[in-house]
Amino acid sequence: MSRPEALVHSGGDVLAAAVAARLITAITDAQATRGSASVVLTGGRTGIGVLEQVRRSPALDAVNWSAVDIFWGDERFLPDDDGERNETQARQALLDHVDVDPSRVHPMAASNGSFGADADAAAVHYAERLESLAPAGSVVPAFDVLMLGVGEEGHTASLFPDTPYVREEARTVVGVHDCPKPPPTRISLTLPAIRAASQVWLMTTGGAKAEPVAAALGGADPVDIPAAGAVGRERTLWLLDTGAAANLS
Ligand SMILES: O=C1O[C@H](COP(=O)(O)O)[C@@H](O)[C@H](O)[C@H]1O
Repeated sequence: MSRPEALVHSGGDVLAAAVAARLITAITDAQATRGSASVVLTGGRTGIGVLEQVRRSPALDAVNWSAVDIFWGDERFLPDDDGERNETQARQALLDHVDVDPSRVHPMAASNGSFGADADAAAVHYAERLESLAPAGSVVPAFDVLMLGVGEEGHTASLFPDTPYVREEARTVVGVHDCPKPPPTRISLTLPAIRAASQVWLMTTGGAKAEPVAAALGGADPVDIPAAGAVGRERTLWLLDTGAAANLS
């Protein structure tokens, strides 16, 4: 596991543009090496802002978008046309504007899909899908980059403090219930699935995130600050603006 590194940018717009450039480079590097790349998207203001910056980047076409596998770290369990779904927002920000291969875009189920209101069944299905795309000996794909946001109480993906979901050690995907942040029902990768990624990037902005950021980077217990448990195999980057970094020494 890698040691977390913090990179601080002057503001949210600069951060989003810098992460977008980093993402394009990571994808093109993976494609140069293996012919394809595997990326896990996040929702939230910063995560969607990064995708908008990717769309606006002059280097957008450096990526072969048809050779990118796209997954989500979590999803708000809502109907498929709901604008609050992380998938909907990612499609509007980027995916609808590039030449992705639909068979390589892997959204988590909606609450009006094949599993109806059963988020647990939808989570099992997503875990099976991940396993079917995993290399031998693994239960999740070889994610090149897994992006995450951070909540004011330290949640990441949809793993909230002091819940059974952040303590999960066996399953790779869980249905999450009674979330303190709406909507109450979600689907999320678990910490073991997140830790299988080569690079984990935690991205957040604003003074309201300063406390959980400092706690996570100070070595908090992931049960209290779930973002503290999000670590990549090769690299863990905390990509922050000055507000979110305000409590770092
Ligand atoms: O609800 C969610 O929020 C977090 C953080 O969002 P932000 O707007 O505070 O950046 C996000 O990481 C997660 O994917 C999303 O479902």
